[in-house]
Amino acid sequence: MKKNEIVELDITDLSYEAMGVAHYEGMTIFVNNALPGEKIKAKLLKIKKNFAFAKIEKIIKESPDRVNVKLNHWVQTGLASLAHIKYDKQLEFKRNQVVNLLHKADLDKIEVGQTLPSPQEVGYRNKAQVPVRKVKGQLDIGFFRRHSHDLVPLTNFFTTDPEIDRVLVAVRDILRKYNVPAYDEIHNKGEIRYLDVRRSKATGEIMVILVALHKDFEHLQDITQEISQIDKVTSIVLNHNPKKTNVILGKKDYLLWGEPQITDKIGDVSFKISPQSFFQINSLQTPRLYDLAIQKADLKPDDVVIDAYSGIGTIGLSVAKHVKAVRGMEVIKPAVDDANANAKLNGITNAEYVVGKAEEVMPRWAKEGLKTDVIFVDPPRKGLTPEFIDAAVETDPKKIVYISCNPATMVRDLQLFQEQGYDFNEIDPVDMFPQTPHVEAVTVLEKK
Ligand SMILES: C[S@@+](CC[C@H](N)C(=O)[O-])C[C@H]1O[C@@H](n2cnc3c(N)ncnc32)[C@H](O)[C@@H]1O
Repeated sequence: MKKNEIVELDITDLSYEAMGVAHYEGMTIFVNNALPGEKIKAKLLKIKKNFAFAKIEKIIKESPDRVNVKLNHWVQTGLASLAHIKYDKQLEFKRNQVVNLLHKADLDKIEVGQTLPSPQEVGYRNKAQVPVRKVKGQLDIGFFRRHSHDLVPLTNFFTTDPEIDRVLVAVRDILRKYNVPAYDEIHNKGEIRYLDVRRSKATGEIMVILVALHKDFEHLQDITQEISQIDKVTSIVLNHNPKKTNVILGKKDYLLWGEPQITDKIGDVSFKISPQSFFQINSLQTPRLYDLAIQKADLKPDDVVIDAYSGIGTIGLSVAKHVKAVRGMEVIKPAVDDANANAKLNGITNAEYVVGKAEEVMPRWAKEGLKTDVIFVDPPRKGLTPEFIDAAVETDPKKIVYISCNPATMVRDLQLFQEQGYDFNEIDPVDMFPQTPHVEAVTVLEKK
């Protein structure tokens, strides 16, 4: 087998990154954009010891699950790597991820529900963080090609709310008009690094965040004035990120114009959202995810509930009126401030949020003798820590509802809970991110 050789392959499987998998001369071959059941001619690109990467030259036999989307090739490989698969098969792919993880962990007896489909299959994202770079001599917006920092210019982001795309393009044009330099990451020079735009589906309010190398730059006032004229923009913020770093946002935000937050709603609860606060990105699917989690919690009026990794308190505040007390923790201070303000905004007096790492706050509460009934956890991709799990168990909850955006770390953590006398019998995948391989899942652990 040599690089650039053309080989004929039968695709038998999909990798967890949604690449077609084939076996050839004892090697596993990963092929972008190929589907199980397809016979293809492929060019070998990179050959390692036991596996290789290849790209499709010709599809000899096409899968009936293939959708021929008219997408920029890079969008498909970067932003929407499942876009070539029929939606119901995407749902099946996500369910299989969970089934396979359970199988590897010897947990085959656990049931896996059908993936809950998203009400919107495209245009569902309520937020876009778009890199800004100089391309062909002018400032442009787009996205980074996979595994690189080469900007592919783009104006239709496919999975993003088209209203956000409209604002991104309008802001790009204003920046061009005033000759604002795009960020140059090699020399840590230039100005605009990212555009971050958020839109509330409930109120239509739009926040524009200019992520800039400096706090101030030439024509900033005029630029702000022009952005404020874009239809539905209600908030303009400058995020100052002076460092040579891949981290998108800097620590400091400066309000340039309008409101410091936008307001969104989940069910009948309103939420004010600050620039740095996490908010679930699929607005129509979020209430369905929470409903599922709340239904699994089977809450009682006397319950003491923990909302761990709380963001702006969306889960805890959605249940506060039906329980005795809610306590939550979150590491981002502005998000905690939002959570406490959101409690007030909704007339909720039995919920309190504190700033801190969940793995430090939970042991403190356990040491203080706190007893709990239901703990909701919704951690980032890396999952929980053993310290958090030990402390959570010490507070003696009847139920732990686990919401996860990474089933691999979820299954790892569920096994740790099992060792401590908790058990679960079902996991339900929920599609929060159509067209991408990301899988969200919910389960409930109960004390044996
Ligand atoms: C997946 S989000 C969930 C937020 C919220 N529950 C929701 O549904 O909107 C995870 C949250 O955990 C926070 N976080 C990350 N690491 C943390 C830690 N060690 N302790 C507490 N919170 C953390 C993030 O800032 C983020 O807000």
